[in-house]
Amino acid sequence: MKFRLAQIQMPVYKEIRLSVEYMERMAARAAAMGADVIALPEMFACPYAVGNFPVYAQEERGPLWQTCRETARRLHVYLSAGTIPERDPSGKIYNTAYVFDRQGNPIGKHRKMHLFDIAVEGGQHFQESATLSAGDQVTVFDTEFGRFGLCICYDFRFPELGRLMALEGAQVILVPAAFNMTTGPAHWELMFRSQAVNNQVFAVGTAPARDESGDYVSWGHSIVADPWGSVAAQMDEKAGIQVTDIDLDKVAAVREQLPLLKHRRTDIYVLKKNGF
Ligand SMILES: NC(=O)CCC(=O)C(=O)O
Repeated sequence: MKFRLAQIQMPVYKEIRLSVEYMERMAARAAAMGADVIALPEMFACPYAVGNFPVYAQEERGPLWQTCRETARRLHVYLSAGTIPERDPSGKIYNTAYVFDRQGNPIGKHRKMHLFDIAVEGGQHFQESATLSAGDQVTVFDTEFGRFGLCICYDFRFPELGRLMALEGAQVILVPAAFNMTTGPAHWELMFRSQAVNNQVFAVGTAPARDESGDYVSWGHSIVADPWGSVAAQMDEKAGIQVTDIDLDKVAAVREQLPLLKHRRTDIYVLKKNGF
């Protein structure tokens, strides 16, 4: 089974309308290039800053959600609509990824589970938990091509989550993301390749384009790592569309030849209370 993926590495504007117009223009271009699945970055219509999340937050089924759903339906594509700051009825705000099918039906929703709270000496500081709440669900969803997993940026650093999605049957893991100029050069490619090779999946990271004038500077480098752990495609830091043809038969082939998932020793992966 094959499909064509288009990743839109896009600028994020202060005005939601400008981000939305850009996204719609690029999505139409990607669809004209034959894309079956279009992926957007984390916070594609909200400059990534803790103070912005409450200001840009919208309820599920709000205007941005509707625009994404309509874009998927109009272009007859699957749309992984990056992430949106989601205000839930209790007033909490989540960093939430939505996926729509070719008819515009919502088929996937993931609330970021691991909040990005880091302080690297001389480098990036960030505290998502200042304004966001954490989700607690592992997310997979089905398409005409097979089962996909979905998580958000920092979530993908946790091997347990990638493994759970693979065990739930994911062959592709979509990761709307926004690494930065400290951790991007150090860990971005390494993380995607290691998750791809350990779980024998296609790992797809889609990031905003770099804007040096922003508070948080995105590393860019939207990437596809294949089940062998090779980089199938990777962008630089500039805005653009990356198109990759994905052959899911490669997942089964690698898993058969190198049966890592079958060879797990789940009988011994338990820490003994007073053990060594
Ligand atoms: N938006 C994020 O979760 C950023 C994650 C990140 O940069 C990392 O190093 O992890």
